[in-house]
Amino acid sequence: MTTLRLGTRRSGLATTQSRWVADRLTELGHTVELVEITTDGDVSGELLTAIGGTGVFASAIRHALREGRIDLAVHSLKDLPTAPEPDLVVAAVPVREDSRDVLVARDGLTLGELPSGSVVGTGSPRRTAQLAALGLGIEIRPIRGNVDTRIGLVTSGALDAVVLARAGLTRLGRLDDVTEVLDPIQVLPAPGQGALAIECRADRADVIAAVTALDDADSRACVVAERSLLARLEAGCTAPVGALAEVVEGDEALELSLRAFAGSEDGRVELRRSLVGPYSEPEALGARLAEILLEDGAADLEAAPTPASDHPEHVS
Ligand SMILES: NCc1[nH]cc(CCC(=O)O)c1CC(=O)O
Repeated sequence: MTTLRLGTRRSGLATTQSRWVADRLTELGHTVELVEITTDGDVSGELLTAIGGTGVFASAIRHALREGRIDLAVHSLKDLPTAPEPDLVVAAVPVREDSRDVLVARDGLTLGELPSGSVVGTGSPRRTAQLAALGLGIEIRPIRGNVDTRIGLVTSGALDAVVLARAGLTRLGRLDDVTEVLDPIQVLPAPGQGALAIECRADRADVIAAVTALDDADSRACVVAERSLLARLEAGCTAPVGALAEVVEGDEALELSLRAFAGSEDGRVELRRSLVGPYSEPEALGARLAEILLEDGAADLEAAPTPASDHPEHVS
């Protein structure tokens, strides 16, 4: 086949992820060329909520796919809106990294060791809601910027701690900065966190065939369940959502275990529910757990009165 043009954003995380996929495809015998795409989200220093939410990262790259300037793109799955794109396909979900959130705190501190009044940075309503619900007396300050910038706020002493995705630190080789891995019992990750999505045009059977080898069935089943839950909840409420699916051994066959959180950003309301279902029906599992959350009160939760965003989680 001819050279595969892989579109990537310029950020450290995006290029690392794209290079990883390019290396895997090269191992399989393909020739890959990286093509840099600039998005509004990379150029603007404003809060993501103010410039249109998570979609800003994905949309410039999708435009390049549609125009045929690139053949495939690598996204962080958690940054992809849940709305279906009929002319595009996620041709592969590679093996997922550890999906948990981590704390990077001054002096090696854990959440429980942070004195009350400590200032913790995050721009994510999901992280804010779950941290607030722990009732630790910490102050949460909205921040944005790339991973290095956010860790720099702790190093410089501007903040006591920040919360980040462990997967991003793994990819950037910064795991040494982690002072605590947050247990999903306290902080559930974003749906899709730690997973990549390799996207191409639905009419490019050649690209789909080349990329399918990178698909990991377990990772795909888990993220489908988590995103199905998110899509159903987004249709019924605006509350921040966390979700984590895992493959577990059932009595006779493999099953999917799905845990989810929906809550208010002030920490006053915290709903946590879980459900186990067949491995082969991730979409139904996510939808059913979303219904349970909505019935149990998620439908009544209001998002904080911050600037409008179609997908507030991804302000992080
Ligand atoms: N919010 C931005 C974002 N999108 C993807 C990652 C890296 C982790 C992943 O692939 O899920 C991060 C950084 C973070 O949340 O700390």
